[in-house]
Amino acid sequence: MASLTVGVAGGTGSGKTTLTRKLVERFPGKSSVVFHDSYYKAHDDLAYEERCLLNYDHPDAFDNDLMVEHLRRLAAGRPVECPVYDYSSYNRSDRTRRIEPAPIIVVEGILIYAAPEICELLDIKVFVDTDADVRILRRIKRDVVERGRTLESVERQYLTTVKPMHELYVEPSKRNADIIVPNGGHNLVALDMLINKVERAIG
Ligand SMILES: Nc1ncnc2c1ncn2[C@@H]1O[C@H](COP(=O)(O)OP(=O)(O)O)[C@@H](O)[C@H]1O
Ligand SMILES: O=c1ccn([C@@H]2O[C@H](COP(=O)(O)O)[C@@H](O)[C@H]2O)c(=O)[nH]1
Repeated sequence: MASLTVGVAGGTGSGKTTLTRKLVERFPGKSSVVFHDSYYKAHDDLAYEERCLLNYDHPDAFDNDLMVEHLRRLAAGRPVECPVYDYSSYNRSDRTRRIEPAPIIVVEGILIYAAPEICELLDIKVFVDTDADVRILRRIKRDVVERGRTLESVERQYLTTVKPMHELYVEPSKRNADIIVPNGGHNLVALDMLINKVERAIG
């Protein structure tokens, strides 16, 4: 099965997951999503307190070799067992999630365009561009409510790693994108254009 691979990148809290969800909703049964976050390296060797302090916003935090292998396998029409990441313990869990091959594979993550080996597997590269103040407000809410974090830990992590790595790696990787979408999640004009493009591509 030939598949179309769509990248959705952007800073933390930019609206990548929202855009991805709205895109795949339009292609029921024809799409699968691969999250770069699922490929954070495992750190079973470290204590929880040490894992909390790691830099999760540097390109080296990810096991790109495994992700590339999985993307190639999906493109060849074979399913993969993708790792399941657990944000509350800052570690890869021992569970996996089966991802089926599909005509449309959406690949989502903050740093996918900072990795040339991932970029070359993407047919369409979308970057969701949202102001930093809006993104941090969303992240505080999300990390406290959904990822079991304290306000203090979100603030420390944002200032020590998230913000500097965004400026160093995420923002410059935007130049590798084909389409830049302001306010991704709720930008219906951009979403419609993307859906039309995908529809035409998969025929
Ligand atoms: N355009 C938007 N306007 C308002 N809220 C949004 C918008 N896009 C996303 N959100 C909200 O912001 C939060 C983070 O969005 P999400 O799509 O999970 O971002 P990301 O995957 O880039 O971290 C979610 O609660 C989502 O509902
Ligand atoms: O253990 C972890 C692993 C990652 N993070 C943060 O997640 C975001 C990326 O996810 P988004 O959904 O795009 O926000 C990244 O900025 C990491 O800092 C984490 O906090 N803990």
